Amino acid sequence: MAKMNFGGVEESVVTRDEFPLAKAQETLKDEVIAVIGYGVQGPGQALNLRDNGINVIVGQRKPSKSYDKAIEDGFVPGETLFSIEEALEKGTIIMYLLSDAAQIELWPTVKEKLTPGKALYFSHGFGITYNDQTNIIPPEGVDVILVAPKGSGTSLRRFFLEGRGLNSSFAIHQDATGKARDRVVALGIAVGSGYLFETTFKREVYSDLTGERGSLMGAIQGLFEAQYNVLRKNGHSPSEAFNETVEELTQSLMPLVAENGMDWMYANCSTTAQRGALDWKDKFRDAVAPVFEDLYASVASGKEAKLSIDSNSQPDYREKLEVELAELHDSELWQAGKQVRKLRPENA
Ligand SMILES: NC(=O)C1=CN([C@@H]2O[C@H](COP(=O)(O)OP(=O)(O)OC[C@H]3O[C@@H](n4cnc5c(N)ncnc54)[C@H](O)[C@@H]3O)[C@@H](O)[C@H]2O)C=CC1
Ligand SMILES: CC(=O)[C@](C)(O)C(=O)O
Ligand SMILES: [Mg+2]
Ligand SMILES: [Mg+2]
Repeated sequence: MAKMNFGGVEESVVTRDEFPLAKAQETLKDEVIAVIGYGVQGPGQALNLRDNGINVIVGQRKPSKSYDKAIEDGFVPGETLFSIEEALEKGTIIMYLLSDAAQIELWPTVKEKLTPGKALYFSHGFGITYNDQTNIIPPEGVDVILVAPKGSGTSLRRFFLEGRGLNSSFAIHQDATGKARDRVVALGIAVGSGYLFETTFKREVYSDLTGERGSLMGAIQGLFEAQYNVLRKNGHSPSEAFNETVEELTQSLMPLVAENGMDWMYANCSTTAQRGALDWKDKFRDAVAPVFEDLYASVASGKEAKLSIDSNSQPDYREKLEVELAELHDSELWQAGKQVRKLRPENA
């Protein structure tokens, strides 16, 4: 593994140069990779594996939308698409890509098929880390490994098709065969990762749950709403409030941050903006820091896991989620956004 310096801290990473696709193909040539679940990560990882020449089959319950999608994507019933039980039987590496809640429900079925020498693969540290709540305790004879793409399965696939690669973390929980490391790194490269950084199941789930509740998804919506509401209350129009809260960020400024960092984005804005941003950034940091402390504590105590398991294991959880997503969708802020997006010349 290559040692690299991240802002003064040395870490080991695996790059495609060091572990090229040909090496991944060689490592996995005798394996049957069974992707269990065809939701968001399932298709992204299964299609990238298939396009990378890896022997991959899909196990998905039917009838379901996901089963139909697997057929649309070219998986063939009885050849490369099976019931979950059949795929579990055939696979030597079981990629457990059901939703985290469904993983709990299906676990007894999966466990039964985990004969010695197989590998159990996750894309999240959830099931293993919170095993006091999930009861996911793998048998001793199997490798237990993780590759967690740091982004949506949709982006994993899109990036792959564009010749780019999403970063993933990887971890080994149990190395029963002595091959766990080669297996996990080969899988990480073969699912289309740009590069891989090492972690543990626990650190993966703690950071992931914090990130998605925090700056990636939860906090960002809260921040948008707070600013949008203040602008609206003070007489600004929806289009002005939306442009100044979201559109400029996603269209103009975040791409600059992605390209070259925050200081570079700042440097490409007016000195007026830079002065103000530098003056206000610490106030915002200090205002939200206690919320992030609460959040991390809630993740580390297992409370977030419990909330997620409790709600996602209700039979009507999808319907309820859809109602909440519809509320977001129908809010003035995101309706203003819909109108603004239509006005982008490339969408006209
Ligand atoms: N959504 C994403 O892009 C990311 C997900 N992950 C992780 O990847 C794993 C898979 O997540 P997603 O792809 O989001 O899952 P998902 O919510 O899209 O569901 C995956 C599959 O589970 C099946 N399923 C749900 N309930 C079931 C049940 N009771 N019995 C049988 N099958 C059932 C669905 O049919 C679907 O095919 C999770 O561990 C998640 O945390 C990690 C990184 C990003
Ligand atoms: C896309 C991703 O990595 C998330 C936000 O952590 C998730 O979907 O769980
Ligand atoms: Mg997540
Ligand atoms: Mg994540």
